[in-house]
Amino acid sequence: MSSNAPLNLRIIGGKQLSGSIDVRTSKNAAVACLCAAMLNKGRTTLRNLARIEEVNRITEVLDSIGVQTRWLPGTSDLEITPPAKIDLSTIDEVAARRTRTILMFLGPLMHEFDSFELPNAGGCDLGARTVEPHLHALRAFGMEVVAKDGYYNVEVNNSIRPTKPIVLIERGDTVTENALFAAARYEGTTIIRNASSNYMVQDLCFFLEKLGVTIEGIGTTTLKITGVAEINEDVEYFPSEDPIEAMSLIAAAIVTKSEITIKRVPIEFMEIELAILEEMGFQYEMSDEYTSDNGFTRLVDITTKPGPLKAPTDKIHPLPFPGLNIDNLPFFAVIAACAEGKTLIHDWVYENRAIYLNELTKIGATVHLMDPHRVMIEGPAKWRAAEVMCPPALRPGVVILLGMLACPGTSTLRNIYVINRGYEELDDRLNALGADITSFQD
Ligand SMILES: CC(=O)N[C@H]1[C@@H](OP(=O)(O)OP(=O)(O)OC[C@H]2O[C@@H](n3ccc(=O)[nH]c3=O)[C@H](O)[C@@H]2O)O[C@H](CO)[C@@H](O)[C@@H]1O
Ligand SMILES: C=C(OP(=O)(O)O)C(=O)O
Repeated sequence: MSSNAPLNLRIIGGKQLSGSIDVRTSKNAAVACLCAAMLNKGRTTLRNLARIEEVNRITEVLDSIGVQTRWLPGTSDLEITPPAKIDLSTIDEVAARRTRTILMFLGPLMHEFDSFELPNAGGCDLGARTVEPHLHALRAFGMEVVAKDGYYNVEVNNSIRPTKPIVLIERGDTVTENALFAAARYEGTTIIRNASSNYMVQDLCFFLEKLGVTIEGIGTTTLKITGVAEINEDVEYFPSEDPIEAMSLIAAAIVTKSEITIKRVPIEFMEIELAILEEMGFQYEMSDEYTSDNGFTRLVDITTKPGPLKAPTDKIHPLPFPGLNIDNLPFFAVIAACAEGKTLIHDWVYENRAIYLNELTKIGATVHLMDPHRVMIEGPAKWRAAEVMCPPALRPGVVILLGMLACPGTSTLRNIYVINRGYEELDDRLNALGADITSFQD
């Protein structure tokens, strides 16, 4: 067995789940806060960070450029200490090219260098994901980027500062974060319009406030930021729970017809998903609200109640927050496969992601790919075990895994690196609820 061989999962399906499971903190807030830690000359401690491959890639990149990262023994707390001077000449290119997060190094690094180069972004294969909105936003801070031969060549003219509100050309999450990084170390005030108010952006704002940055409008689409030229603080921050993991666990309960309690669900970011599920007949109990360790995000515990589902009347489609989260959309495919009737799922956002949902046909779902953005799913599925190659995209990969939990017999999901990119010990944690998943290498 070679440690470089792809990791696979063997799933013995058809088992009901029971018990309770905590939602862990989000991948997307983790990577935003990791990048933000580069703005701080002091020591940042990110508490209860998701221990996932995406975080590992970023810590590899950070370590390679002289930013020290250290897991505090016996915890999931990560300490990050930047050096006096970052050294990009030693950057771990292999790690950098495996993630899209490298794009979010642009904002922090523009405060350190007048010119630099970064390897191009990688990550899930979801079709073209433009970087132009990032470049448009950062141009207001004097950044010019030329993409050439696999690198972004970056020039920064510090005399250029935003003279009017920055209007983002897309309400993207990471572009909003890059604009926040740029504004955080600019002593003047920056206004960002058409900002994303999604969960990871809110987490980043709360963290930047801890660093001394003033931000008005958190949770809205207009952010007013007053930065500080130098940040040198020893701070700790607790990123909040992952609404996408919460949705994944609800889908796990639905496909296995199980009653489980999902604790620490960030309810503000799940309300529309739950409203649609209710329309489909999903029943659940919800606890009183309590507060995440970040001091802001509202959490609840949800207990799922198994019962019949029917297809919703209207198509299901995502929108920027407060719409249905684009990363939660794929889970509706496996849920729709459990419901009576036809459900239309429309992923207008990603060029490729809906296509991967077609893989559900291999385990017995009826999925019609109508065009690259729309799938029609006809339920209820007659689940059957199969061997499937994991799609090269995180959420569709998990969707197939969850479908396999419903398939009587033994299924195999091959090459699941993408799942580990965004989920921590998902197999073990589902096993603790009664699933039967074994990981193996060939
Ligand atoms: C690390 C992180 O936080 N990643 C999230 C972030 O990625 P990220 O911010 O990188 O998302 P992208 O910039 O790739 O946007 C996703 C796609 O949507 C398109 N688009 C986006 C916004 C918009 O208003 N109009 C539009 O057309 C983009 O062109 C792109 O094709 O946001 C995505 C969309 O919520 C999520 O799937 C990712 O999990
Ligand atoms: C698409 C996703 O993330 P990323 O931006 O890291 O590819 C995701 O989380 O599903």
